[in-house]
Amino acid sequence: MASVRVALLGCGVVGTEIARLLDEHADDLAARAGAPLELAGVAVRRLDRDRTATGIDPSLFTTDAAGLVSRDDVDLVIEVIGGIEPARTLIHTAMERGASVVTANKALLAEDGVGLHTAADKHGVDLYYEAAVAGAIPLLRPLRESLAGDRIQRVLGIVNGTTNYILDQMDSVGSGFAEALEEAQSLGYAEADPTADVEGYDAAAKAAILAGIAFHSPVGSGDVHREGIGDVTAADVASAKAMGSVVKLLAICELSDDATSVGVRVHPAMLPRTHPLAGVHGAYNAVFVEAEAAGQLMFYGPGAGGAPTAGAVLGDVVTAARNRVGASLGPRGSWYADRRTRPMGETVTRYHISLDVDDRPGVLAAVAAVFAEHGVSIETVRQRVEGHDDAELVVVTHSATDDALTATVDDLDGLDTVRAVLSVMRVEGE
Ligand SMILES: NC(=O)c1ccc[n+]([C@@H]2O[C@H](COP(=O)([O-])OP(=O)(O)OC[C@H]3O[C@@H](n4cnc5c(N)ncnc54)[C@H](O)[C@@H]3O)[C@@H](O)[C@H]2O)c1
Ligand SMILES: N[C@@H](CCO)C(=O)O
Ligand code: NA
Repeated sequence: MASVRVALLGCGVVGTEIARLLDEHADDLAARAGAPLELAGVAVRRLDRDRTATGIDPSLFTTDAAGLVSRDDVDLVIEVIGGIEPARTLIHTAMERGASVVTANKALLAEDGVGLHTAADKHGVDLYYEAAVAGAIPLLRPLRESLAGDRIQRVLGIVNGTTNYILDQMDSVGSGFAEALEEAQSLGYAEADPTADVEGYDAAAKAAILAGIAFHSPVGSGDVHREGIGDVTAADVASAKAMGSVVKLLAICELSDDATSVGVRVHPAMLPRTHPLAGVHGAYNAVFVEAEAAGQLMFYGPGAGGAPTAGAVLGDVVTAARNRVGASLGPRGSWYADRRTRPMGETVTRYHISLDVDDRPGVLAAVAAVFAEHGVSIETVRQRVEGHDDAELVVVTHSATDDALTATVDDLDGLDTVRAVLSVMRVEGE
């Protein structure tokens, strides 16, 4: 059987591991794909770096990525450069030339998943991106294929390793934010620009991809309500601990009860320590899926890092190569349901609110009145006396719309007896 010729775009954390595994497992990969996978070229940004350690034949390196994807002898392109451009143009060129594409690029898929799938359909090639969401965890294929007969109702996940690592270090060893971020970077989990991780952009891109697949509707990064972990304080983590919870950055994709709209959001939230996602430590990822027939499913594993991510990329490479050998194609993009994404204000959620208040008669009644005014029901109130006339009030609410909760917090902030709103965080997982 003629070999499947592979072009690798990008030779960074993930690309280096892909090249290594392609070489190390060549015989097994050939047997599984039905043809040898042969590296046709590796696009890099600079040729003057010493890459002997990669073991890649030096004659394969080129700085001309556009030229590489335009070559007639390339059957399959692996894109691990990241970012929108030039990745998007390179992928389109590859498809126009008839090459199948495997990418780990969530930013691009979340920006233009529909456009990329449309191009793949038009040119009769495959487009796979399992590594783009939750790294090594098999997730997109199960959602797209194994659950194709079910109705997914909710996806709740920890999909960013860097922020989970940081929050876990803050919770377990009391690390400072900067120190934990540096560790995550040195371990190869963080994006080139860690703001993408810390501010939730990376998780939002993954949430958009997940929601699109789960609900068969076009969802882009711009449809995702996004809050990062930049404002999570040691006091928030301690407050969560005091009520038997832990702070996690969650990606939540929900179908409305009438199945006409989807809500997609990424924000820090308090989760009870008894929840399975609370036990996800370090840079690990986990995704909870609730489906009508299947019930609850949980996918768990390494969500970042060179080798795990490369493993997921190669799974797609073998599948795409096998399809080529068998002259078939994998599943296409599916957006037929075309559901609207609803604004965050309509989301029904719960809040944990911590207030610094005067400790004198009538304060609790005034605070409770603000909740009542907005129709927000209180589940628990805890009070800790701080000084002779100073107390911390911690209120956990029942479910209410995010709009009502936001308005409640605004009004609490305006009360004379409230000295400061110390922390506001959503509560999930009960
Ligand atoms: N690192 C992870 O854990 C991980 C996990 C899942 C997905 N991803 C995704 O994989 C992709 C790659 O991530 P990474 O961690 O390997 O990043 P990286 O920064 O280590 O590697 C990217 C490489 O691409 C090169 N590059 C940039 N522009 C180029 C161009 N025009 N031509 C040729 N090379 C070019 C850079 O020099 C760099 O070496 C990204 O889309 C990322 O989001 C990474
Ligand atoms: N920066 C990402 C890599 C995986 O997409 C993370 O920390 O999870
Ligand atoms: Na994955």
